Amino acid sequence: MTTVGFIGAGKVTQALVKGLLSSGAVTPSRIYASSKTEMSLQKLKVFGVNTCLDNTWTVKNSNITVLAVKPLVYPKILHEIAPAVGPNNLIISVAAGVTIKSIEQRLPHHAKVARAMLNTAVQIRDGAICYSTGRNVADADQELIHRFFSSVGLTLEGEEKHLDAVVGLSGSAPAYFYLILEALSDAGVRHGLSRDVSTRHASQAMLGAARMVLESGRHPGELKDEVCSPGGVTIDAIYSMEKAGVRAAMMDAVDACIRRNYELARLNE
Ligand SMILES: NC(=O)C1=CN([C@@H]2O[C@H](COP(=O)(O)OP(=O)(O)OC[C@H]3O[C@@H](n4cnc5c(N)ncnc54)[C@H](OP(=O)(O)O)[C@@H]3O)[C@@H](O)[C@H]2O)C=CC1
Ligand SMILES: O=C(O)[C@@H]1CCC=N1
Repeated sequence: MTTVGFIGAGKVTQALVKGLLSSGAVTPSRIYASSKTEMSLQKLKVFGVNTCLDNTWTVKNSNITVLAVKPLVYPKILHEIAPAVGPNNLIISVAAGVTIKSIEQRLPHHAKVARAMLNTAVQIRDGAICYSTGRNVADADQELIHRFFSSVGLTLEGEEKHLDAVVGLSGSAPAYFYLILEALSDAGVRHGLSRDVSTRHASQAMLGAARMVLESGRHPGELKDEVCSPGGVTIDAIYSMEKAGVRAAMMDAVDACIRRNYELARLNE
C-alpha cells in the first residue's frame, strides 16, 4: 500500500488528510507529515498520522510526497529535501504559481515531479483537481497520481500551461462562491429569513445548479434560460446582475488570480 507524506501542515494538508482518510485510500499509519513547528502539527495529530519536524524524514518515509507550503518557501524546502529524494519518490506540488521546471531544477536529475491544483473541498471528497506531470513521471506513476486524487474529487490531467487558469477556477473558486453565498444569505436576512434558513437555501440552490451543469452536460446559459420565465421575476434579477457587471466582475476576478500566479512563478524562477 502507498505511503503518503505531507510537507507543511496547513489548510491544504488538513483537507487532503481528511479526504484521504474518509475515502479509505490510505490509513493513518501510512501518512507522514512534517512542518516548521509542533504547533502546526497539532491539527494533524488528531487524525493519528505520523508527524515530525524533519522534512527529509517525510520524504524518506513516503512513496508520494505532497509539498504543501507557501510558494515562497519552496526554494528553502527543495534545498532541504533534495538529498533525500530518490528515484522512487513521487513529489507532488500543490502550490499556486510554482512550475514543474523550477522544482525539477532544484531536485536531483532523477526526481519524479508532478504539479496539481485542487481546492479545499477535497476534505469532503468533492474537490476539483487538475494535475500535470514532469519529465521523469512514468505511466504507472501517473496512474498512481490519478488514483490518489480521484479518491478525493473530480480529477483531470492537463497541460501545465493551463494550471494557472485552473487555480482561478478551482483552487481559489470556493472563496468566490462563499462570498456570493454570504451575499445571497444577507439578501434573505434583509427580507426577513433567518440566517440559517437563508444560508441553507442559497447553498442548496448553488449545489443543485452546479450538479445540473455537471450531470446534464448542458450549457449553463441554456439552464439559466429555463429559469427565466417570460415576463417573470428571474429575468428582472438577471437584468439587475448584468447592469451591475457581475459577469465581467467574475472574469476580472479570475484574471487577477491568474496574474498573481504568474508573479509567483517569476519569483520562484
Ligand atoms: N488554501 C487553499 O485553498 C489552497 C492552497 N494551495 C497551495 O497550497 C500551499 C499551502 O497552502 P495552505 O495550506 O493554504 O497554507 P498554510 O499557511 O495553511 O500552510 C502552510 C504550512 O507550511 C508550513 N511551513 C512553513 N514553513 C515550513 C518549513 N520550512 N517546513 C515545513 N513546513 C513549513 C506551515 O507551518 P507553520 O504554520 O508552523 O508556519 C504551515 O503548516 C500553498 O502553496 C498554496 O498555494 C493550493 C490549493 C488550494
Ligand atoms: O490563495 C492562494 O494562494 C491559495 C492557492 C489557491 C487557493 N488558495
